Amino acid sequence: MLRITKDFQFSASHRLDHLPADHQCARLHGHNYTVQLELSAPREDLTPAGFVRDYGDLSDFKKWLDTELDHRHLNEVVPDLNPSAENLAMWIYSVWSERFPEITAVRVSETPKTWAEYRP
Ligand SMILES: Nc1nc2c(c(=O)[nH]1)N=C([C@H](O)[C@H](O)COP(=O)(O)OP(=O)(O)OP(=O)(O)O)CN2
Ligand SMILES: [Zn+2]
Repeated sequence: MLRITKDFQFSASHRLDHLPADHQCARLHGHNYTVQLELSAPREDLTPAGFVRDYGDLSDFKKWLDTELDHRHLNEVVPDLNPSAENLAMWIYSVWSERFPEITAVRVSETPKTWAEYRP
């Protein structure tokens, strides 16, 4: 099995529900997010060039992040979702797994020290 990853950045604000009122993340704040897509394929499914998928094919994902999420308020973008890193990873997988069936994990980082991973 071969695995590739590519990182993408966006900046956005959010506020998390279901936390104690004095929790810092219950307040409006923002992050410089990193989203990492992981795509996998068995060696027999590699393209003739030896790719799981051309990294360049993911440019539509970058365009989507830029237009839908970058410099937006995540609670408004996905109103039914409490925008934790875990929930964002699951949501991004649900939006993109049909277009890129090779996606095996979505990781979301809010800070240089934190990562959440969804691996169905
Ligand atoms: N499991 C999760 N825990 C937290 C999430 C999350 O999405 N999943 N989100 C937050 C906040 O939105 C934000 O990310 C703050 O995180 P935290 O690391 O606690 O904040 P700091 O950067 O200020 O942490 P320091 O340890 O002070 O550097 C909270 N938890
Ligand atoms: Zn936060």
